[in-house]
Amino acid sequence: MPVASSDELARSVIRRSALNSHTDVRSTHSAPVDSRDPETPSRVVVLASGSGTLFQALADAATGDFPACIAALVTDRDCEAEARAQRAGIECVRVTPRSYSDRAAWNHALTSVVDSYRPDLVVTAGFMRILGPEFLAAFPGKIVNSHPALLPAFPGAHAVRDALSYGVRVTGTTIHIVDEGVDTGPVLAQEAVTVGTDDSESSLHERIKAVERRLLVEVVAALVTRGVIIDGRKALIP
Ligand SMILES: Nc1nc2c(c(=O)[nH]1)N[C@@H](CN(C=O)c1ccc(C(=O)N[C@@H](CCC(=O)O)C(=O)O)cc1)CN2
Ligand SMILES: NCC(=O)N[C@@H]1O[C@H](COP(=O)([O-])[O-])[C@@H](O)[C@H]1O
Repeated sequence: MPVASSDELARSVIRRSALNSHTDVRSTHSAPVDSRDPETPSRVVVLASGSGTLFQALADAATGDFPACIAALVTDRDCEAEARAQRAGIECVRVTPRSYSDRAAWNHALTSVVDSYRPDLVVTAGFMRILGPEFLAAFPGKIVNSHPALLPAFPGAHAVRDALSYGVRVTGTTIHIVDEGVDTGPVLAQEAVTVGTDDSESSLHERIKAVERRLLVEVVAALVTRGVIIDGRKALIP
């Protein structure tokens, strides 16, 4: 399955008919009443920029008894995640910043492409771009990120390297709601990973990713079936 450009997709995309009402991941104080037909899986769009092993974990889970399907992979660059999507038969669209006049135009195109898949949840899984206000407003409380550190420690694009450089003995992963800050959104789940004395950035990151792949699948399943209650900095999956 070829990787479509956002322009090609814009020409070809046919907005899907509204799905059955689904579990809505609300950023409110009341957990959603799940009126979605349990037989209709929720729709997840994954954003990625790299090797795509987290995307692969979600795609693999979705082939089994899983309450969500992966509606599409969206990338910002040529990356291994795209080949994974093609092998899995999952639609893939690349929205490249350099194809647009500025960041806002890129963010607008990204928002349109992702919205065309009518996601119940958007997962950034190694997506190395900061999502802008238009994107965040389009999917309020529905964007989830996996970060390879125990936030608020080591935010940003180089968390594993920064943790090693600092000399921490324990790091880990954080799954959080994405907000307008960078890695500042309410925390949904965390798990610690011990730093070995002989760890390199690569060896440590691989061990963190092994935890992320399991935790992300668990959290996505919980979110689409039970929703989330966001109250200030607290995010609770009931
Ligand atoms: N509005 C938000 N967008 C995103 C968040 C977030 O918390 N809020 N998380 C990121 C993922 N991420 C950490 O988990 C992250 C990714 C990238 C960067 C960063 O500084 N990117 C640079 C460019 C990097 C590059 O292109 O090589 C940039 O975008 O200018 C920081 C944190 C997903 N989006
Ligand atoms: N700050 C964002 C960030 O560093 N995200 C990290 O990119 C990796 C993607 O792995 P993958 O490409 O193998 O799925 C994951 O470790 C994820 O936490």
